Amino acid sequence: MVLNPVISKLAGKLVVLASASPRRMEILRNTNHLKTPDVVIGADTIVAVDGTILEKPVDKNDAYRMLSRLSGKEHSVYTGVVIVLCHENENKSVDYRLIDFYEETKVKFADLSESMLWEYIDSGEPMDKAGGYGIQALGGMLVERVHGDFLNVVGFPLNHFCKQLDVVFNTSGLLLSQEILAHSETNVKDEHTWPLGNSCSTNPAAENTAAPSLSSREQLTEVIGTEREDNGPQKDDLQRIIELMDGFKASKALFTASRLGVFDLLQSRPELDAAQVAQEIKASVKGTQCLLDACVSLGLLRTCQKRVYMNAALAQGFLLSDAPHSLGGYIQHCDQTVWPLFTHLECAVRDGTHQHEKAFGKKANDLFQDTLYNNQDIKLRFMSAMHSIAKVTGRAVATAFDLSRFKTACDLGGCTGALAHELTKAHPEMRVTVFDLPTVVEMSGRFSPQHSENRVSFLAGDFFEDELPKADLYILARILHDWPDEKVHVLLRRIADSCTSGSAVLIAETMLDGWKPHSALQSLNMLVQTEGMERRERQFADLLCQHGFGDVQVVHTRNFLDALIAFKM
Ligand SMILES: O=c1[nH]cc([C@@H]2O[C@H](COP(=O)(O)OP(=O)(O)OP(=O)(O)O)[C@@H](O)[C@H]2O)c(=O)[nH]1
Repeated sequence: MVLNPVISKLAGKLVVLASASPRRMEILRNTNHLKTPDVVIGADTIVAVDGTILEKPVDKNDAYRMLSRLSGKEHSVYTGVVIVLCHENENKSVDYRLIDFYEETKVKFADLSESMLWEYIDSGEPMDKAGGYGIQALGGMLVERVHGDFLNVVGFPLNHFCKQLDVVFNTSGLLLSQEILAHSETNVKDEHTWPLGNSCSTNPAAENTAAPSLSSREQLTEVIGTEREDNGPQKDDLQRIIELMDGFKASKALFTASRLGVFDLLQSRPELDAAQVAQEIKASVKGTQCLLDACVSLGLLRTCQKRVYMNAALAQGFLLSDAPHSLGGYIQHCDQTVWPLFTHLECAVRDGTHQHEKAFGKKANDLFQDTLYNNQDIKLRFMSAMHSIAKVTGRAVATAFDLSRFKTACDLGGCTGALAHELTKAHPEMRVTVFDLPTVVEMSGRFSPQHSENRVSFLAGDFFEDELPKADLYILARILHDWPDEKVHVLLRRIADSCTSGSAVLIAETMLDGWKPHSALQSLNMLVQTEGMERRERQFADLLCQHGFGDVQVVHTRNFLDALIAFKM
């Protein structure tokens, strides 16, 4: 996400920092001269280690208990932030809108000797700090490395805060009158590495330790949630539930407007009224009016007093068929393939299997050959969906790690070559072979863009059967989630056999760590569609480790896909 100027939007407003923390005051002090009353900001910082929350120590012994627990280990620092936008309505009562988000930063402590611990505690610094240390001062001595936003550890994630303000103030003026997604996805990277000497683990307990965010996130919610008496449903809770219940209606309105060509039409001919749009898309005026108004309420279109309609920024960015980051192909796939499959979610949950036969009346023994690639139109639609996802995520994946040492890469299942193209753009020395099924390769030429300096080539083959092209780097973007562990092992074994020491595997998937709704819903998506699943970082690390890959590093690009690299030892 590109960050636009946002802090100036707070000018002339009274911003109340609902926090006693002098550090937060300091971080936000420079942001503006604030006058009129309407924004309240609250924040709370906690440290999570081994599934336990550490807040501020109550005395020196408590500080000792905390710091000795952190010694030699990596822990997470979470700051939860709530922004309340207040607005006096015409009845003189106050409407308010609540935006909440949190940021996680990982901090690794050195091994601390007893005398070091007590010297630090005696300095008095730990007492008013979450986890018992102040990274910005003497506590910095204790820290070996930090992955993520430093200011988040100090008590306020200023960058994420600005990104949220950007969504509120810059994305669309209309959004001010609507709810904003609480944990909006942004394009910053959260990086971290698995502990050195990353060992294989088949112990389910290891998975829990690898995902401390389960308990800490729940407890963080407790910490930042407001305690209240049971006075019946609260307005925000009710609103949230209704939003969730309405989710499918919103999706279908978006799919339908996209399918009927509403966004392309209003781009070439802005300011049409409902009757004019209805005529162009060959639909009823009544239905078109409802659809256009729904799109306005969702922030996809804008309107004005004359009741004519225009594309909002979101539509221009993602919904035009020729936008550089068009999600049009993916939207059509969601509408025509994913939607029918999801109507059988209950069966999928009961049986633990995909639902192709129920949704489309056809047996699907081989997921790709029997469902997606056995009909030319469906194949093109699927390729177009993969193409649009790869275009939107490609740059974030291609630049997640320093790949300068790799001169040759092979994108296994690389479909239209969109990610390969981003890789060659980001790495001028790199040549990329896209390896995919013959039926895909024969159609890949239809997809623009044409590849830079011919450093992308296509090779037809089946990665479960045929010899893999030699490469320094193997890329698996949205591939492993299609398959159960047994098949993943087959593929990783084949890749490992083609690798030499120092070669690497780069995996781009939505990882389940962190309780992001998109990832968890994507996991349901894999359930209804495939025999595969979404996985956690630790699961990938374990799978790779069994094939001789180690030194696993993960970057959360927060752009649909997370990226993981592992090196052949
Ligand atoms: O490295 C650092 N880690 C944490 C801090 C400071 O610790 C406190 C965290 O406590 P909390 O979120 O409860 O905030 P309070 O100070 O109690 O203010 P509230 O009134 O908002 O509860 C916070 O001050 C961090 O800045 C640090 O300084 N360095």
